[in-house]
Amino acid sequence: MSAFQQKQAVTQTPGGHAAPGGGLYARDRAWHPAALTPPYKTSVARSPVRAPISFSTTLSEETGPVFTQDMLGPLDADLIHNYAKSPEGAIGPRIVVQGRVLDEDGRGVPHSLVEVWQANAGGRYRHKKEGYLAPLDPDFGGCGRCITDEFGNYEFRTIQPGPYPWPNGPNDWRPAHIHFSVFGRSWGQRLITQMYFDGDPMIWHCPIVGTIPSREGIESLVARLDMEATIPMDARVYRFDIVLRGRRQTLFENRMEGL
Ligand SMILES: O=C(O)c1ccc(O)c(O)c1
Repeated sequence: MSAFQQKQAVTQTPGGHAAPGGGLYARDRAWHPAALTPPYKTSVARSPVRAPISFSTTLSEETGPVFTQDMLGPLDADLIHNYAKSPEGAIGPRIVVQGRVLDEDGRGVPHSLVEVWQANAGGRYRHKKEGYLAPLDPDFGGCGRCITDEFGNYEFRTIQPGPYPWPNGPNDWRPAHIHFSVFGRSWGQRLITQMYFDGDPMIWHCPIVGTIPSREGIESLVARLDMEATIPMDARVYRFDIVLRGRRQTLFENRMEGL
């Protein structure tokens, strides 16, 4: 068996059952992207060479840090202003992203830390390894965070990021997206994912999106424009609900963390 075939064999183990004894639900590997997806080039080196080991959860996976609103700075959930020197803030289409963090049974998860990071309106990240020629915005850092309220609601304000090219195939582009890390109630519930924008044609050309096995799975990562919540003359609102584990779990990003 070649090293490639070996990887394919070990990363396609089935899952999806409730943990024995009522712990966390295992991820359904037919719903989530596989770890090894060669059209997404970096997944080849990242995917494991040995089969994952399954074990029952213990207190250290079923509990986690407790977050409270007073841990946040006043501008943490405002990416338009949290890095800006100018009073107007970052350049780009102003948006609010709001939604709920839900557990495996559809209940809101309170006090969950939601961290986000994204490119600027031109599609450029503030990162030392960033190579795209689009300019940095001196007023945009690209990171923010908030904590869900008692019903599991979260909200942050930002600018809509731009799409950008990346060195995968000869002409691959990422659709506009925002990265999310959601802690949930415990370490074992933590979810890393990406949110896309309703109506973006680039979604259907992206090799990372292409690793998602079903159209339904892809659509679960697309935020819906909510014109009723939109703030006139200010910002459009996008809604994105996130489910931590269970049957309708939001897709885990195709990375090692996704196993
Ligand atoms: O894993 C990567 O190679 C990769 C590249 C570009 C992205 O936008 C990203 O989210 C991941």
